[in-house]
Amino acid sequence: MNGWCSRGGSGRQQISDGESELFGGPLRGDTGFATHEHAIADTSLRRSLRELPRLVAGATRLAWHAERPGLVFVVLAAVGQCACGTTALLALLALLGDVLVPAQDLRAGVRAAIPAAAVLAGASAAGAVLRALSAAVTRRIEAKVERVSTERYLSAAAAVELDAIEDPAFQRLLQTAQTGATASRQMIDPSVRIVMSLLNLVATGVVLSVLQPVLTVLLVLIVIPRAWGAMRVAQRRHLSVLRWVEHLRASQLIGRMLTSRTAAPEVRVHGAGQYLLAHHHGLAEAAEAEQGRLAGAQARTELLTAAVSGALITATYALLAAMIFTGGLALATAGTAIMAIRSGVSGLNATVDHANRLHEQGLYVRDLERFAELARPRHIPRGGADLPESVRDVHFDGVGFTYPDSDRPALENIDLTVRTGQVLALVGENGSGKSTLVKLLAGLYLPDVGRIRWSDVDLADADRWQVFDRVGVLTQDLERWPFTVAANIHIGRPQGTPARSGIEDAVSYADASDIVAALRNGLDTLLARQFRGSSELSGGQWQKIGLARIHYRDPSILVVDEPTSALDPAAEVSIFEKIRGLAGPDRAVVLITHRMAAVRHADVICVLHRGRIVERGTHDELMARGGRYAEMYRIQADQYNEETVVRRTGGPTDRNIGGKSRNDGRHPLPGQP
Ligand SMILES: Nc1ncnc2c1ncn2[C@@H]1O[C@H](COP(=O)(O)OP(=O)(O)OP(=O)(O)O)[C@@H](O)[C@H]1O
Repeated sequence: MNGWCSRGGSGRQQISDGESELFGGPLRGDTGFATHEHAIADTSLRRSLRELPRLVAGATRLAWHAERPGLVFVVLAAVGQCACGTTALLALLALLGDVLVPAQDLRAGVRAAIPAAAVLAGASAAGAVLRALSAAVTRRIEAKVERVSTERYLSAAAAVELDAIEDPAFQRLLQTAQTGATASRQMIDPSVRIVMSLLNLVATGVVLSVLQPVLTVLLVLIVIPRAWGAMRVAQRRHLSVLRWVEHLRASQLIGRMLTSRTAAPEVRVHGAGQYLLAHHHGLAEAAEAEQGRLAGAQARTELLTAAVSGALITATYALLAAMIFTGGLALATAGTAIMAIRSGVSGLNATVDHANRLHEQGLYVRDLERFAELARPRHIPRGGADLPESVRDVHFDGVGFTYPDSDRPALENIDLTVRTGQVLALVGENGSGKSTLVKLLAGLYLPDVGRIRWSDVDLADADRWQVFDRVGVLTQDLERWPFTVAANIHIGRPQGTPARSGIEDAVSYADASDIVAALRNGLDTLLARQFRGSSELSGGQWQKIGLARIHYRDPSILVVDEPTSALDPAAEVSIFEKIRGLAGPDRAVVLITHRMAAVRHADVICVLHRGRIVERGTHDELMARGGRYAEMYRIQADQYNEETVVRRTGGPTDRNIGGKSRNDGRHPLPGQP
């Protein structure tokens, strides 16, 4: 169970038996953290320092966009704190100078030091107040930055073309950029602190160089090993996470399967629980070992850097003592220098930590920026030609379409008219192009070849948002919004306030009144399992809610794609009747279904095969032709034919020849009265 083997020549990555057995090797994530492997691995002290101004400038831009007055206040507060720190240091120098005068009466010295002490106390208090105010304003800026970034991300995601959402590369970027919104918030605090620490450092350096220039050099020397140590630890942590992130993902995936609702029956009945737990245990043990290794390495680095820094601090204090004894430095100056060195060291250490944080968050923010940049040209354009008030027909003229990642057209040479008042049925084998055709009809894709006209307006020139406005879609995998029943129906036409009577009418139209009445809060019942007090509907009940939603939407073109897959036979017959009834003077219905009985009454039936319309006509016309449609119809009808069952189970029959039924009318076909 716990065997390990190396992958790659240098033994860089180890995989457990669990990973080999369950995933065929380590899981390879290509989103988020994993994509930053090289950037993070390159976290060197020099590079981080070079990157710092760009990152701080980025955070400043975000803050400027979200909360200008707040940003101005924080900058002024940072300058104020720096002034307070410098004033306090100079006041300390004056105070020590007053108190530590050789051969002076101590009481006289203390009295003389009172003004300096007052300035020291005042400057320290003012610095503390500014620090607290700045922290409060920073929190406010952070919240706004996160909101602005999240909205920017979500609005860009909601406005791109469907083909962008379906594009795997764009989808990965979409997921990665999601982290950027939170990361942009987390860039603000370290940036503010870095600016403050640097200002303080400069002021401290200036004071020290005035007191004794060599002390400034020593301050820098003390800090360098610590800064290097902090960077080294952070870099190791990053690399370890990178190396183990897939491994971690594997154990999380197993954990999710153990608690998943859909996997629960098999986990129990097949005894898969113990098997998965054993693999999870192996992965967890490996992760523990890695954490132990990391902690050891971190302790060693910290010990080494503390020893070097400690030695340098000791040397500095020894130098100060020597200078005091040789009369090269006054006692008061030495005391002030010690304070300045202490605050300088802690300031620089903090700067290194903040720079690390900033560097990491900056990578995710860069993803968000890249996403916004790539999403812009893929936005569905706003504006364009207006559609006529009333559209009677939509024409496909020689339309062809190929998916971006495919080399075979999904649709070729489609000539078709969708008319209001009619039910148009699309039938054909899996992958024949039915769903693609209705996506083009709905304006979700534009044709590569030919054109689609809404009355006389070419879809390519039309305001696509007006096209969306005229279309309604009812599919088998309709969206189950995790909202109330009423919201699930209102979302069909979300413009304006929810009309209760309209929602009730829609529920009654869809024969869903009994379903809603049985729920604990009727229309206000929450349908989101993850929240307390919610209820759950069956697949068929959801389909009825979907029908209510589409009735409430009241579209000009209604696309219905396998709407009854989860319904019982009685409900299916009833819903198909309702769908047929939806076609009216101002509405066309386009029906996609593999249930041939439901297709019989369509006004026009188009048979698709490999992206082309190969037959069209009414049911009777197509049956008379004896082509592809007639064959599909008969194959399905045979399933209801008793004699066929007998023949398949070995019983004698002369009713079926060559797999086709000669139905003599005694056995009604599906959908026949
Ligand atoms: N998003 C996509 N990207 C690339 N190819 C796609 C995409 N969606 C569908 N296709 C391909 O386009 C062709 C037509 O698919 P489409 O979904 O329109 O068929 P369909 O007739 O609706 O099938 P089904 O009856 O199974 O729903 C198929 O070859 C399919 O693999």
